[in-house]
Amino acid sequence: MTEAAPERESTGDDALVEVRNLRKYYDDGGGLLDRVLGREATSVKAVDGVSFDVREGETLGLVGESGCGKSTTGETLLRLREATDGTVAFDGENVFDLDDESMSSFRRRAQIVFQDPFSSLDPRMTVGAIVAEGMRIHGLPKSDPTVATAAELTVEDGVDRTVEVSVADDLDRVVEAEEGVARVPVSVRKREADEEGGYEATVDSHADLLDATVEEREADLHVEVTVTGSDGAIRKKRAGDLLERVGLSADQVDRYPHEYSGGQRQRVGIARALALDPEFIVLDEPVSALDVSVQAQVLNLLDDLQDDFGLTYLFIAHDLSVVRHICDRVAVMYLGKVAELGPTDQIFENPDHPYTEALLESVPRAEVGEQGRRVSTLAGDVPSPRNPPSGCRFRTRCPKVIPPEDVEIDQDAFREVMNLREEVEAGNLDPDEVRETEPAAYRKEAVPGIAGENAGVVDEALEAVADGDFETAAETLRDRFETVCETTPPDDAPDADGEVVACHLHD
Ligand SMILES: Nc1ncnc2c1ncn2[C@@H]1O[C@H](COP(=O)(O)OP(=O)(O)OP(=O)(O)O)[C@@H](O)[C@H]1O
Repeated sequence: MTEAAPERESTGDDALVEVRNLRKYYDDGGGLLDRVLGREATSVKAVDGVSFDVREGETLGLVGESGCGKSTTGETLLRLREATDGTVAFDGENVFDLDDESMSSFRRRAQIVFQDPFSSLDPRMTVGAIVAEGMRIHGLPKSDPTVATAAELTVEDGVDRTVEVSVADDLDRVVEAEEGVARVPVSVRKREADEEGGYEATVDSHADLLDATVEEREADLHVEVTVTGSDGAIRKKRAGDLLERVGLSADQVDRYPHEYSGGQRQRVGIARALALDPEFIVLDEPVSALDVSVQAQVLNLLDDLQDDFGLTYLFIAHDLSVVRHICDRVAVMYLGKVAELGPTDQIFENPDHPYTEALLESVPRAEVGEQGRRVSTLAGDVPSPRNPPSGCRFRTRCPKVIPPEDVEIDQDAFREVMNLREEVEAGNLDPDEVRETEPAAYRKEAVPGIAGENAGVVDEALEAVADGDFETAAETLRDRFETVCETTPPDDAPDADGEVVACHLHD
C-alpha cells in the first residue's frame, strides 16, 4: 500500500458524505505486458487514497482527465464496488459496515445517474417500469393501499356528490390530494335489479386507483371510498408523476427507451434516481453524451430538482466548463488522487495546483476575445495507474516541477532534464543513436537550456547510455537532479476548511 494521508476529523457538521483515504484497486490479472513478460500482475490503482466531504445541499464537482478514477470514486463510495481500503460515512454511518436494514435504507437515500443514457436503460422495459423498478425492489409503497383512505357521507339515491377523501401521507402524490384531502366525485345509483335493493357507486377520478363500496345503514347510505389500486398501479402513477417532474409526459409511461432522444432518456434516468426520494445523487457525467443544445436544459433541470427536493450532488465531469456553473466546490483528481479541492470560483480564478492550471489552460475558450489565445494542452500522457510515479503523481508532466535547492537551473530546462531522466529510467533511449550523435550533441538537442556543471552531468549520463549502461546513467542524473516532487508525496488531506492543494509549492 502506498502513502496514507493522515486521518483528519470531519471538516464540518454539515457533511453528508465523508470520504477518508478511499482506495480502490482493480486486480484484473495484470496488463498485457505483464502477461507477455510473465511478470507478477500489478493491480490498477484506480483510486489511491482520496479524502473529501460532500456537504449537505451542495454540489461538489469531481473533475479530471479520462481514467483518473472519477467514476470509480463515485461507484465505490456508493458501495456499488467493493473498496480496497478507507471509509465512507453517510450521515455519520460507515457505509462499508452497515447491517442489511441500514444498507437497504442507504440504497434508497443515495442514488446514481449514469453517463450514457443509451446503455443505462433496459431497452426491454417501459420507461414507467424503469422508473418504478427501485420502488418495486424496495417494496414501496409500504402502506396497504386498500386501507389508505376512507370517507363517509350520507347520500340519497341517485344523487351525484363529491366526497372528501383523506389520504395517507405517502399516497398524497398518487391522488394529488392537497394537505392529505382529495375531492373525489362519486355517483351513486340504486341497483334496480338487485332484489335486496342494493346500491352501486362509481368513482370518476383516478378510477384506476380508487373504488367505492356502498352499504346501507338504516335509512341512509354509507359510502366508503378506498384506494384499491394495486401496488403496481400506484407505482405506475408515481412513475408518471416523476416523468412529468423531469419534463416528460406522464402519458408516456408505457413507451420504451428507444422511442426517446438522448436528452429525454437522461431525464428518464434522473426520474429513476428520484423515485426513492433520495438525499444524495452521484451524477456521473450526466450531460457528456448529450448534444450541447440539450446539456443546458438537463443542467437546469438538475438545478431545479436540487432546490425542490433538497438534494446533495457529487457531479462527475471531465469538462470543466460544465462544472463551473453548477458546482459550489470542485475537487480536481489526477491519477487516483485529489490534487486540489476548493470553492468553484477559487479553482477557476485562482488555482493553486499546476495540474488545475494546466487543465484550465486546455479548456477551449468561448469568449471571442480569448479565441485566438494559444491553448497550451497538457504535455505527455497520463502515466499508468498500475505503476504511478512516486511522490507527486503529476511530477512527470508538471511544468513547475521543483529543482533541487542547490542546483541553479531554469524552470523549462529542469522540465527537459526530468523528461530525459524518465526516458533513461525507462530504458527508452537508443544507445547507438546517442553514440553516433555524440553525447554532448545529443544533450544540446534534448536539453538545450542547460550549461556548465548541469550540462557536464547530463553528458556523463549520456556517455553511460552510449555504453548501454542505463543504470549508471539513471543514477548519475538522480544524484544531481533528484527533486522533492519525486521523493515525498504532497499532503492531500483536506485542511480545516475542507480545502486541498496537494503540491510542494504550496507547503
Ligand atoms: N473494472 C475494471 N477493471 C480494471 N481496471 C478498471 C476497471 N474500471 C476502471 N478501470 C481503470 O481504472 C482507472 C480509473 O477508471 P475510471 O473509469 O474510474 O476513471 P474516470 O476518471 O471516471 O475516467 P472516464 O471519464 O474515462 O470514465 C482507469 O485506468 C481504468 O482503466
